[in-house]
Amino acid sequence: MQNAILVLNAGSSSLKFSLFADPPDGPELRLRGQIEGLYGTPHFIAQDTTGTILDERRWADGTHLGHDGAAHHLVEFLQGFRSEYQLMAVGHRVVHGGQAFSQPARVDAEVLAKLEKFVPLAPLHQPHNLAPIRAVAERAPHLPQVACFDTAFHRQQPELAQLFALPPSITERGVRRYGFHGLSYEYIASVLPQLAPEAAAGRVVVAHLGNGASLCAMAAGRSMASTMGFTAVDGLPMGTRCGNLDPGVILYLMDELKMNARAIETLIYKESGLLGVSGISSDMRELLASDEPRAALAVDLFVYRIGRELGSLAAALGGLDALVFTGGIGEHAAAIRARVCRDAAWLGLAFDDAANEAGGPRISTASSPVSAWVIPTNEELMIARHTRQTISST
Ligand SMILES: Nc1ncnc2c1ncn2[C@@H]1O[C@H](COP(=O)(O)OP(=O)(O)O)[C@@H](O)[C@H]1O
Ligand SMILES: CC(=O)OP(=O)(O)O
Ligand SMILES: [Mg+2]
Repeated sequence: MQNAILVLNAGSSSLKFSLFADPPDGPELRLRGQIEGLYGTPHFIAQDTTGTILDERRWADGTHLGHDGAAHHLVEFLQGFRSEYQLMAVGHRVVHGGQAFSQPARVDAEVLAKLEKFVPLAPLHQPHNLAPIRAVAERAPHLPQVACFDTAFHRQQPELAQLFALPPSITERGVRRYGFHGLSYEYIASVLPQLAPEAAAGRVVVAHLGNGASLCAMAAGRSMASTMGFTAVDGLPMGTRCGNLDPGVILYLMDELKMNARAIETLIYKESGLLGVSGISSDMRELLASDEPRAALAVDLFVYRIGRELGSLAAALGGLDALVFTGGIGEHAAAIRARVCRDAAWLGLAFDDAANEAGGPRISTASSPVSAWVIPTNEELMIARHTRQTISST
């Protein structure tokens, strides 16, 4: 029987999971999977490290499985591995840890109550991050659970990068830029030294482009600035999120269109971004395959805003040594990488089209002053490492 750590990464419509064996030299992936379409057409799949499907199930269209139902199904599935693995702990991705949490934390009732307070700051994620924690606690109250925060990696950013130009009476309430995707950025920072040692020690912008999308400016592996801010709706246009928005628009929506806070929240989190501009889809695959002019407009705006934010972050770093792509779009959409890299020629990035089409890892020419890379992220491995470290130190 091997000790094992279960990692849960709950998103707004999915529950991704990984099971890591826990040998002395660090967590080793044994199986992974997800249950997606939790509120529409639930689909469960679990695979081993060779990609062999271990189990798969589809529910009828319109089935409201929800996060609780997904956690229940996952527990049932994992029962089948009871003779092989002894579950030591469950590690969770929790999107918002505010100023209170700059390190992973073992979850107890007090921690859970504090994390509840951040639900309004991450309505698309936090409720779904916390639901599986409660579900596991109910079924296995003595099983250690660790929360690993998307915000923690950015907590050491310079004060000016975190500050809004608001009176202290507001900013002292924790109204500041936090930044997200921190587990992803932490992973990239951990592997970059092996791949590009000179870049890793220098000034790097990492583009985590997925359904959620952000950029992070790093100096020697430390977060210096990022495009997401107080919440994960700020920064780039995303699958369904609007990104950077003049705050005066919110007042216009309230005063002129008589929209209340919940209606505005739905608009900016679920009805904007690639979906809102195209009117077609939040999925970059569908937009790149579409002949519709509005699909092209949504992609154009996405690429344009990345270029604007990249310039801003390069300014924050005083220059740029490397650009890294990761996340669903960053890892798989060569066309988007090509457009972003070509627009970044002014920064000294010489793009290598053939290398990009081949998937990298380097997608700039060998002589390019600024290197460009494609590096698949691994939030789950970071969570497993943090979970192992946290339970062994408490
Ligand atoms: N092969 C692909 N080509 C282009 N875009 C892709 C591809 N695969 C995934 N994507 C994009 O990545 C998004 C999912 O990003 P990902 O980072 O995996 O998820 P999340 O942001 O929910 O964590 C999809 O919505 C889609 O837009
Ligand atoms: C913070 C965030 O946007 O996460 P995701 O990319 O998983 O939606
Ligand atoms: Mg993600």
